Amino acid sequence: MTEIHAYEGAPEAEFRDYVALLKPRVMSLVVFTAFVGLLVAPVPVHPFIAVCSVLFIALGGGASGALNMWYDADIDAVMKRTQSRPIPAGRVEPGEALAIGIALSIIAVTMLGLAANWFAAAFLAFTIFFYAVVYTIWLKRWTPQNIVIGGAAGAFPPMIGWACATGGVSIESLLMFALIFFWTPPHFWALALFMKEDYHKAGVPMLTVTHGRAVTRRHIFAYTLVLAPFAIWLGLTPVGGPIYLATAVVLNALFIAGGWRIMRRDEGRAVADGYKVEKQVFRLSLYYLFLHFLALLVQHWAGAW
Ligand code: HEM
Ligand SMILES: CC(C)=CCC/C(C)=C/CC/C(C)=C/COP(=O)(O)OP(=O)(O)O
Repeated sequence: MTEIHAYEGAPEAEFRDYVALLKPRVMSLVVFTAFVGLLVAPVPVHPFIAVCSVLFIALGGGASGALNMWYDADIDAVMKRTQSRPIPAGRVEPGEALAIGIALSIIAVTMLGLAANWFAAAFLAFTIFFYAVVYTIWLKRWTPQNIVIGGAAGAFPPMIGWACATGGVSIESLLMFALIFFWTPPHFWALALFMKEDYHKAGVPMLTVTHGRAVTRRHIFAYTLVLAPFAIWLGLTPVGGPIYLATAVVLNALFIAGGWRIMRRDEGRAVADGYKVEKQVFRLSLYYLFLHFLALLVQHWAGAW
């Protein structure tokens, strides 16, 4: 069957294509931050409610990924990195992705409201809207500040987790937001430095395309500097403690050093060595965020301040 369809130019969707539509790899870190936000909150949550809440946040994140892939199919078809995604590869119909995205969003928000509370559910709905509409439909194709403002969507999940437990917002949850918000630009721009041609071809106004690599390099370093105080400040709040603080100090020193190396790099050298440093810093960015939230979790179990 599959072969016949492939022969006709319309390959059949497999289960893994529907999974890919939900951007599972990126969402794993998003969901982990939500999980930590929920767990370190000062209000204990019944384990069953906690598991359900994280599951529905994950579902909402996945749904927003499907909506993003639906709208971005034209861009994804042009970029090498994204060409083999289910819609540009012709394995999933755009309308099908849109329907899945809307249906899963409604299910996720409703179920989170029933399982946790309606404030958290409304927050999840807003986050899906922010990623799918504000970032994907509006900002991404319009301004090089797209990922700075749009990055807020990726920074909300720990606040949603915290809201599931407490029904509200606090300085700790705002600082978790700030940690991801100011981390997103260096995370993404490090990647954009070695993927610039893709965005150029697709006509996406990423900073590397509109302002060039030198400006992007300076922006990366500046954001690592802005980020560090928020990471440390979080360690001084009631969810912090020596384990988290020690982790934050080491990781921020490494990240600032990475940003500095990126800023000081000569473009010719970078091309010659295949953007080695930029790739290292992108990888470091993933460890940076994961380890900050892991440290919060360990600190919680070890006893916070
Ligand atoms: C507007 C904000 C963001 C932009 C533009 C962005 C962009 C990207 C891009 C283009 C990749 C390349 C690899 C891929 O396609 O999988 C990537 C990878 C990744 N991002 Fe982000 N990102 C953003 C925010 C976030 C957030 C908030 C998280 C998690 C909290 C995150 C976690 C990850 C992870 C885990 C990967 C590696 C995925 C893999 O293993 O392939 N990103 N990001
Ligand atoms: C709970 C919930 C609703 C979470 C949403 C979290 C969120 C907004 C994560 C950002 C993830 C992400 C891959 C952005 C990539 O930008 P892109 O879409 O431009 O990247 P691409 O080029 O890989 O498609």
